[in-house]
Amino acid sequence: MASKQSQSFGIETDAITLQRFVLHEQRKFPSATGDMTNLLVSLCTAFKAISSSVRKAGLAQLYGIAGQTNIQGEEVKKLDVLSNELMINMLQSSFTTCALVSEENDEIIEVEAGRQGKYVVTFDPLDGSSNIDCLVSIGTIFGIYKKVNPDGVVDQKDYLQPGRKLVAAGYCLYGSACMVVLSTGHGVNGFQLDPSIGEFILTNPNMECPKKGKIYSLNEGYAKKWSKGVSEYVRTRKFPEEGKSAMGQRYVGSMVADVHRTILNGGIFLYPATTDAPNGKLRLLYECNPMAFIIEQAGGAATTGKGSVLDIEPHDIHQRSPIFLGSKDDVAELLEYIQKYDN
Ligand SMILES: O=P(O)(O)OC[C@H]1O[C@](O)(COP(=O)(O)O)[C@@H](O)[C@@H]1O
Ligand SMILES: [Mg+2]
Ligand SMILES: [Mg+2]
Repeated sequence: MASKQSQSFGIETDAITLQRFVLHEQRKFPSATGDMTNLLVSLCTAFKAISSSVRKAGLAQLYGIAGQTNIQGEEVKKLDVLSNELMINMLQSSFTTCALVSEENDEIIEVEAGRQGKYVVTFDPLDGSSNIDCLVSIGTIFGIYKKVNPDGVVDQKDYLQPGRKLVAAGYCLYGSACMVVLSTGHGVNGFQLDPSIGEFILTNPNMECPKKGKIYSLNEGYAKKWSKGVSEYVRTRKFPEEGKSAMGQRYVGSMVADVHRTILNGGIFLYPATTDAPNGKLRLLYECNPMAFIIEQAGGAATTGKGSVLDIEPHDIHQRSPIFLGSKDDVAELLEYIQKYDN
């Protein structure tokens, strides 16, 4: 007897692996070549390898750190360097990508001619770097675009596309368990890694961000540098008017973990502009856009405070943007404060 979750996908097994899930999605598009399935499966291989390294992160200090040698006389790479290399190698050898944009590389990485495919992938190989050494949750973020002119050489039009053009996006959270959250533009699904069999299993089908939440999430250490609108919004979360409840505050400091909680529990995540960083900190191509895509697909909202994150026309692969995302009603309320005080 198939489980309720598998019946809803028309697949007659109890445990749906991510690979089976995307193959099933692919069948809805008879013209599909299978490249997207291959690409996602390659990404998952990288996530499993990164997850396995993350689980041993503390041990790396015993065996040696980047730039130093371990007891075998081999160089040990730092986790963020290793994650970047794993992502690049897996994506290049999938034969499905033509250009890669990584947080860790100043320039785009063009895939060599014989291995090129039609997709452009942007990624943050290890998000939440300040949390690596203290073993707090970290993640990998990715966005996938189609090359604009499939037969032409790779150029800016291909890797400077607005988030609206994403064909898929998601993240892998290396938390108390490891989970991939993915959207190909038809809702959001979560797959937890079963480490004993090395497969991502569909555990969170059709993820939906609650319309309103009880948690706001941002680094309050920068409060002196916020706009009046953001300051007033946060102040009124803590000291609401008579009859309203205060919101709770949570901030991991890893965007993947903070956004994941926001999708599951609702509420709002904020990384605003500050007086010394007028575009905030987070990067548009491989942090803001993939997360904005996921949150919109989950029924939530994502804004820069002035407009939709996904509508920004990028001009630089590493440009930054302020971002506010989460439950629709919470984001709408924040925008009222921004409109009242900051315009
Ligand atoms: O320490 P801050 O300023 O609150 O910044 C935290 C933010 O910075 C980030 O760690 C930036 O990502 P990287 O670790 O990939 O540079 C986000 O994950 C997180 O939301
Ligand atoms: Mg990051
Ligand atoms: Mg990073």
